[in-house]
Amino acid sequence: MEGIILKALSGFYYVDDGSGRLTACRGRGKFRHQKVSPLVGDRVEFTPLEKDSGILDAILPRKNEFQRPAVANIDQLVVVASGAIPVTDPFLIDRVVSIAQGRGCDSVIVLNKCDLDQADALYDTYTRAGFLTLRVSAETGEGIEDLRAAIAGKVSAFTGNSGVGKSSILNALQPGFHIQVGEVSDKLGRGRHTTRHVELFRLDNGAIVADTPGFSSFDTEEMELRAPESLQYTFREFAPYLEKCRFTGCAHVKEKGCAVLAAVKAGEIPASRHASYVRLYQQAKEVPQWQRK
Ligand SMILES: Nc1nc2c(ncn2[C@@H]2O[C@H](COP(=O)(O)OP(=O)(O)OP(=O)(O)O)[C@@H](O)[C@H]2O)c(=O)[nH]1
Ligand SMILES: [Zn+2]
Repeated sequence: MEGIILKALSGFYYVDDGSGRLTACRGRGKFRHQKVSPLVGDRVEFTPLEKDSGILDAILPRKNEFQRPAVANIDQLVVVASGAIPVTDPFLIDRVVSIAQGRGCDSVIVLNKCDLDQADALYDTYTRAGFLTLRVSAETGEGIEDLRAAIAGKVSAFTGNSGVGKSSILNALQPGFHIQVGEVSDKLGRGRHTTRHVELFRLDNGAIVADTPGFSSFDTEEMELRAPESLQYTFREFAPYLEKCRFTGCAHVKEKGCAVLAAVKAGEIPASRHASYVRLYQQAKEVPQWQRK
């Protein structure tokens, strides 16, 4: 049978085959020998045994994988931000979106607390950059239907700065969600956002969501070890301009004849997005060659 690993706990992998029942599987010895560890999010083949137990037979090829949090096959990152307190720094959004893009994972921008503040600047930036950008309020329910539609049938990882309303949104999407999440942390005997632990939850509309930690721990160290030249491809709205710079190998930072800079000047690329790119580029440049991936 085929299914998806929703959680891993004490040597068992809990596999969802779409029937609404979880099968607690042990991995085959060959995984250990081949040094592959099944990840939450893995699509797997398994053999059911008695009483909701089973054995993992194979891990199907991964679309992508993250180390922190340890999760595979994420279709899209749902970046929760806010124009009300705590106001989200666009650099933090751009950094995590760039990481996701580098792994072949789309991003949706969700501006929460729109009952308090419409977050006009963030809305303008991310719609212009071509992201699906939704204004929502976990408090009033505004926009929650649109978000539900945006995650239907996909595996989405939620992230955002602390206090922005991630838990509140998940609860608005599915009342009772926090109870599930709370139970998990009780069992593990540690706080929700302090570990690499991640679990997927299937909502009633078939959406699968990961309640992942905040921005700070989203594979950011690894990100800083990437080659600076690869960064340009992780800013989606740069794409139409990349081949049009005067010099090949243009860094798009302050070069003469740079088509990206011209597009920023013309208002075609949002200025704050380009500023984030330059900051990430300079960080990446500081890493010595031998340390890079
Ligand atoms: N006015 C208003 N308040 C909200 C909204 N969403 C969340 N809040 C409040 O913001 C605070 C933080 O919400 P949480 O859902 O705990 O935020 P979180 O992102 O899960 O926070 P961490 O667990 O620290 O990562 C709570 O007091 C919520 O009641 C909203 O749409 N409007
Ligand atoms: Zn350029």
